Amino acid sequence: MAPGLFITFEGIDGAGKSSHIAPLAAAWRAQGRCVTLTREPGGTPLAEKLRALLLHDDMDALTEALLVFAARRDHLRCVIEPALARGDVVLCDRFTDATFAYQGAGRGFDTQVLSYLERIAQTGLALEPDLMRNPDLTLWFDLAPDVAAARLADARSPDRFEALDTAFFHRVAQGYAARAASAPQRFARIDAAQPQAQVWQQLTAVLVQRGWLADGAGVVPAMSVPGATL
Ligand SMILES: Nc1ncnc2c1ncn2[C@@H]1O[C@H](COP(=O)(O)OP(=O)(O)OP(=O)(O)O)[C@@H](O)[C@H]1O
Ligand SMILES: Cc1cn([C@H]2C[C@H](O)[C@@H](COP(=O)(O)O)O2)c(=O)[nH]c1=O
Repeated sequence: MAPGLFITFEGIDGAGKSSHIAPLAAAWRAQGRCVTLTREPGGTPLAEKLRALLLHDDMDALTEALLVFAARRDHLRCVIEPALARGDVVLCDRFTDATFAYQGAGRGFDTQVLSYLERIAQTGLALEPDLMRNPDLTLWFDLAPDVAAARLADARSPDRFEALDTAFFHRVAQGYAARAASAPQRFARIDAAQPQAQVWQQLTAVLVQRGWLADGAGVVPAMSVPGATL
């Protein structure tokens, strides 16, 4: 059995993550791999309830942090770890880097506390009891906040995060850049300002280069992918 692969997609709101996840899942499935497609916050019935609170109810940064890690713990326990144990490719729209970027850099919440919560929420679930689960690869969609905002402007009514100002998203973008610099082996930066066909080429090239996806994978996704919501 091929070992499981845990791949996360990160970037500010509107960077283009969701548009590429479903086509990547299709590319892997076409090559015979089982894929688990999921998202954070969310991915389990309990975590989806916490997501609704996080996206719509007013709360302070500590409450936000506690809720995202509670949702993550349930998600790891019920979905991610079992899928990795089966040998699936797990494609997850956001994970802990989002917490460091949004609650840490964006809200200014203490990153040492986040690191502590990360350790207790992400440890003790895999076969090796001391393993703190981290992604094998993080595809970071890097895009200027004003371009992302323009892409989202007509797309949907904003949630509690999307309604925040550009200064917040500049801080979040800097938070992602700092996370990427601190773990260069794990992160692959995708230039999300490119047209979608080129974003797709860059994404698949990263995966082919690691030997995880065979060359010539899949079709370039249409600009809007029906059923791409997770
Ligand atoms: N490379 C691209 N060029 C232009 N528009 C794009 C590109 N990629 C995605 N879009 C469009 O930008 C909008 C946001 O894309 P998408 O929903 O994939 O972003 P996202 O990163 O998943 O956002 P969020 O995190 O807020 O859910 C969509 O309307 C999508 O069609
Ligand atoms: C995992 C995670 C997410 N967030 C924020 C980031 C986004 O604004 C929303 C999720 O919406 P999306 O359309 O699914 O991207 O939640 C956060 O603040 N902290 C986190 O850990």
